[in-house]
Amino acid sequence: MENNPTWIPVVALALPETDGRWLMHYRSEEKQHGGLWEFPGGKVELGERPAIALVREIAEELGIGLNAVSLKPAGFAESSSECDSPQIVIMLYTSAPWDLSQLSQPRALEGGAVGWFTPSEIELLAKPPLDVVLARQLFGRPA
Ligand SMILES: Nc1nc2c([nH]c(=O)n2[C@@H]2O[C@H](COP(=O)(O)OP(=O)(O)OP(=O)(O)O)[C@@H](O)[C@H]2O)c(=O)[nH]1
Repeated sequence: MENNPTWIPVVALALPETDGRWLMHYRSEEKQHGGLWEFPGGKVELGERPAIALVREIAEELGIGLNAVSLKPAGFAESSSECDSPQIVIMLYTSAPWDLSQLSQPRALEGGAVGWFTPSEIELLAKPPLDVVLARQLFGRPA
């Protein structure tokens, strides 16, 4: 991104598996929002299309290959525009269900951990504020 951005575009992935669980990424303790579970992803680079950025981030973070064409918009959240730091704008995408029997599986290559959870379990995970909003958009509020 440019040197002094007023906002930062971030892309994130809601990846289901065939039995209805979804992948979440545990941020390692030393990072901002460390110790919390997020939809994996990261910042979009200057000039990069969002879906291409997500394919890149997921390859770096989880070591798996996604097809940009198969990504579908699934949610949107933004931080407050009233503070001094750049506004974070997260675009959430979903893709076709992941096959857990295939050889190459998601791993936390940049630290932390990954896990597969039902929507009810995700509701209970400690998450950064925007991931709370995204989870509610994706799943609704469990009864
Ligand atoms: N997922 C998520 N990210 C948030 C929230 N609020 C917020 O400021 N962010 C920031 O959005 C950015 C997401 O980009 P990232 O996942 O590539 O960040 P990172 O720390 O892993 O890598 P970095 O070294 O490039 O900063 C992080 O700086 C993260 O702290 C939030 O509620 N959810």
